[in-house]
Amino acid sequence: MDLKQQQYINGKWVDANVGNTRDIINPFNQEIIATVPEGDESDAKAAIAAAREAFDHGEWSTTPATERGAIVRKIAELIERDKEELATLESLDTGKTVEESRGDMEDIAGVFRYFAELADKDGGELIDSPIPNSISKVVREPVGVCGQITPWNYPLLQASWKLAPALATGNTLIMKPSEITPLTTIKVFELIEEAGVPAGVANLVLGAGNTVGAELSDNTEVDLISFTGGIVTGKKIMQAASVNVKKLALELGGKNPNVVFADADFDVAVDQALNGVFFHAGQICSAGTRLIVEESIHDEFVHALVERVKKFKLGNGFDEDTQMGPLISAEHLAKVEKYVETGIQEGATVAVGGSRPADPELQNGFFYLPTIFTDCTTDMRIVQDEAFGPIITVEKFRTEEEAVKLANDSIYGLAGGVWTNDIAKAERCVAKMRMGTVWINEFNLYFPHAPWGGFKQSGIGRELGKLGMEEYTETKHIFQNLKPESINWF
Ligand SMILES: NC(=O)c1ccc[n+]([C@@H]2O[C@H](COP(=O)([O-])OP(=O)(O)OC[C@H]3O[C@@H](n4cnc5c(N)ncnc54)[C@H](O)[C@@H]3O)[C@@H](O)[C@H]2O)c1
Ligand SMILES: C[N+](C)(C)CC=O
Repeated sequence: MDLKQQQYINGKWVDANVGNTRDIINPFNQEIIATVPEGDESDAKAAIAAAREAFDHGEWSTTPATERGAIVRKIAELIERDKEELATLESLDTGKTVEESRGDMEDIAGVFRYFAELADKDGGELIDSPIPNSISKVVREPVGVCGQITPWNYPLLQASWKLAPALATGNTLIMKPSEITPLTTIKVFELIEEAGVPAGVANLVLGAGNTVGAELSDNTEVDLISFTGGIVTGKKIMQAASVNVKKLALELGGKNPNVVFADADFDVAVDQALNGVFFHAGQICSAGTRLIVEESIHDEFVHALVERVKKFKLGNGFDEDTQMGPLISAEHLAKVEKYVETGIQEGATVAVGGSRPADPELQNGFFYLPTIFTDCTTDMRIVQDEAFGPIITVEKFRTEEEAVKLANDSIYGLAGGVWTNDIAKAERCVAKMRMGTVWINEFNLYFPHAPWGGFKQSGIGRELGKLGMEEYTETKHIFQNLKPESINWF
């Protein structure tokens, strides 16, 4: 494999301080695809020191924004140049189809381009000062040293949402990818170096959450922590970050409702209900796993879903006809299985799936059949908990009010969708849905221009869009008195 397979700290490719390594496994067949350093707190501390030095005494934060933008744009170009290699690495590492990975790489290049274009567009703001003979202006400055922690499901996509705005705004950073899917992030650090980002500005530390991640979260030399991952980890990071009142951005899980009214375009709604969940075997934060269907079409809708699901082709992400790959790991497969068991115990009915596949060719991979539960009610754990697997729970509703009530009955508030041809009804529903993203006659669409993030326990702050850029800035008010005079109070 033509990949450094090292950490990148202070402009140098290095092994782990204490020499530990970790094998990276292909979830399709459990083959070892790479062996990378397993850093620990000492590696994280070295990277934090490098980032601190680069921010406090380096030139990156004061480099003209146009120049920083040009370097970020160069990274986008290099990603496009190496798109096929990156897509291959992502599919080997995650098991997702290479077609999905190619799409991810296009999105990722688009993210770097978007933030490159934004880099020099904020010239500050002049305030109409109420004080005579004064100038009042507001400027945005980089926050400082940023710790960035990412999950395994969209390894490079989630990293790009953090790396691009942090670099464009003049911060320095330490990235810690998920320990089980680091390969594309390592590759992008090769491209970051090639693009000319100065030493110490962008650092990569590989290793576990409870060592490297924890150090980034509670080290007082880190000014901001941006985390994407599970709710339990997010709460730990939030606590740790309080040590020096770090700025905090949390992109956490979701249990996302997808509401289908009887007047929706039936075939499109069926098709998109499947897409909304089963891409990447349901390992998507915004997967529409809570399907909420109007009672009058419920049986017909479920029947149509089940017939389509039976024909899904599971397999190697590199085979052209594969539609769904494996889950990420043996541990995750066990978690999904347990979740299905719980659903059965709670009284839900398995309409299709509900087990590992019998296909002998899939036995070395972490596969689980696409599964649909009916007879679901909101009090069930399978309706409330994020399974992060290929599972849909179906609930019924009779009225618009009931649909909205069900949709909002969750601790999460990441995303949700409504399918109807009555646009006034759709607008009424989405106005009441408590989620960071709501789709009307669409599901799971995102692009760099629009902010992404959660209401309720799905997170704090936003990525992407102008807000995603602002997360990496501090706002400063500069007031200048043009005619200073003594006050003579004392
Ligand atoms: N909201 C979003 O945009 C979004 C996007 C992708 C994934 N997710 C969520 O991510 C979750 C799946 O990812 P995961 O299983 O990798 O999540 P996870 O929380 O287990 O791990 C995420 C990252 O946190 C690190 N980590 C673990 N313990 C830590 C600690 N104590 N301190 C600091 N870092 C620690 C891990 O090493 C990993 O890099 C799902 O809940 C999914 O919904 C959310
Ligand atoms: C944010 N998204 C949809 C790209 C990946 C969520 O897991």
